[in-house]
Amino acid sequence: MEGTENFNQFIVGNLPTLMYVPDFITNTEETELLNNIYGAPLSKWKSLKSRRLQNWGGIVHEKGLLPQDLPPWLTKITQRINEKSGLFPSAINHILINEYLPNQGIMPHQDGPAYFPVVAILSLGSPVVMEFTPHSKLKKDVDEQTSNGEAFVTETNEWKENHHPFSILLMPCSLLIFKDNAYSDYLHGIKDNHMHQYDGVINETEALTHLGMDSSEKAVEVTRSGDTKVIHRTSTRISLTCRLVFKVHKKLFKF
Ligand SMILES: O=C(O)CCC(=O)C(=O)O
Ligand SMILES: [Fe+2]
Repeated sequence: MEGTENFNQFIVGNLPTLMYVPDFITNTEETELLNNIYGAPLSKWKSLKSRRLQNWGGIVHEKGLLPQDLPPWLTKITQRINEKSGLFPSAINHILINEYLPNQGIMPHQDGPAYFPVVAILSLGSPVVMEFTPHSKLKKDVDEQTSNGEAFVTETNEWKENHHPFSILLMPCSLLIFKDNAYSDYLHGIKDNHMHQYDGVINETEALTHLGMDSSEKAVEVTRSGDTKVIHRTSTRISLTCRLVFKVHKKLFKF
């Protein structure tokens, strides 16, 4: 991969715009990252109801970022994302590290308004399927009338225009980038099930043909049960959500 001009080769699906880069990092780099993440002080972890996370780069407020320097083991990755993608107008300055046990996920959501609307997610450990769902504002409305002539509008289960839910398989060491309509018109989430079905994911070929050096190890969790293609989430997944907060406050504190 040279420069940014070839980055469009990683576009998957028809919606503007999702990019899936298999083997964005090597297995050695994956191990190094995991060592650094698990080597961080326990106090760095914040426990939520259904997952743990580490926040790097500072505190994101509605009004911007109270910045903290990123450590070199993270800037090594964020600089590569900046350089290879060319999609961020300045250096990535915020990273959220999420840890998911095999029965954990993240509710469908849209990322907050403090971020520049391009997100890069690096996946480590167990593969998962990420689901994208159009916003409810994209549901078709139908005009109805009651018997006494009162008019009202109800939402249907059909989507406007060409919108529809879809999913994407995230293998370890891959990078997912999404922006444009995929960012603004869709929610993204991960189901909290041990098994994830990957029938019909938009990147099946890209995800499964680039399994890298230890493909047998990675493939072991991705199998077919009869006609259904499923991932058995047998191990922990770690993801690095890399973003840019434009508005940065003057440095008020340093750790
Ligand atoms: O873990 C992931 O892949 C997604 C995380 C995410 O959506 C977020 O941190 O906003
Ligand atoms: Fe998100």
